[in-house]
Amino acid sequence: TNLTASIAGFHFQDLLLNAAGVHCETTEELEALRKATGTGALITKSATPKPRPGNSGLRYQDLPLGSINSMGLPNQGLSYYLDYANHYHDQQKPLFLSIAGLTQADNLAMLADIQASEFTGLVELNLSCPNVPGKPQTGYDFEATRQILTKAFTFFTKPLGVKLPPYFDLAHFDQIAAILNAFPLAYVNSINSVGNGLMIDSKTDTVMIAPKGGFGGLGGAMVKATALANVHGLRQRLNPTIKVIGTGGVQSGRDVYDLILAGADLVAVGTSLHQEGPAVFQRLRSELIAEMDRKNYTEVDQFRNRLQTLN
Ligand SMILES: O=C(O)c1[nH]c(=O)[nH]c(=O)c1Cl
Repeated sequence: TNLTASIAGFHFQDLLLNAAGVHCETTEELEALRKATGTGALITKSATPKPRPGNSGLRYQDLPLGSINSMGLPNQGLSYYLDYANHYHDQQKPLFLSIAGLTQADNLAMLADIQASEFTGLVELNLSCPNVPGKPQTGYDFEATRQILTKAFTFFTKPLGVKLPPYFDLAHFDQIAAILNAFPLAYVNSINSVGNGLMIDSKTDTVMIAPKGGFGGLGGAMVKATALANVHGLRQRLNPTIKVIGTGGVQSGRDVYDLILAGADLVAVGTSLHQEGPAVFQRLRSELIAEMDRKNYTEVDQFRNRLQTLN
């Protein structure tokens, strides 16, 4: 069974990787992902120029149907991840470096640092962190999105993708795709968590996490329908040269299969990785292969982006 894919000339022998932010803040976590069976790549926790402790108090909680988080961008700072990248020599698994500046200036400064560095992997510009108090998600500001990409592409020549928030209106799929199609992006990664959900602990009649009065990004099973819609809506609208990483709601091999049917080239795993650890990738890969066997598929190309409508 052939589970390969490629983005911007990088070849992936497996199509699973972690969602940025999950199990990827430290070298130890990243090395565990690199060594894990079933991963074809790995991505670092979204970096800011300087280290950040992130939000205080309980900031992640598993839920019956997924997870809620308001981490607040805790990370070791860009130079830590560039240093990991400079010592990264795994030819089998390309490295993605995620950045999430709190301002446009920070994002451009980090892109300039990466451009000037020896980094030879792919870069993911996170436009969708929902958990920094007072900072709206860039991905919901179409003009700001266009502006950062315009400025970035005046100097940045390495493979660049964007991590998008979920959209909930077909007109917004049209608008964001029209913007992204104007740039030589390697890929889009969709979706980030469904922003600013709120859940209640029935034992204590309180919220589930501490930051921002309990409002946080939702992941896991409860966001699968939104992830499928965004992956498919974007796939239908984006230039074929812009690949798609599908993220959101993956608990089983069938969920991986569904994101591929919807148009995904690679599939990222967040909540299930947080809950099961890196062993989740071997389980998901074997379940995907079993699903493909049931359909007599030996290649992902036989069903990628082949979701059928009813009419
Ligand atoms: O709170 C976070 O660190 C966070 N949490 C998310 O669910 N998505 C993001 O992009 C980020 Cl940056």
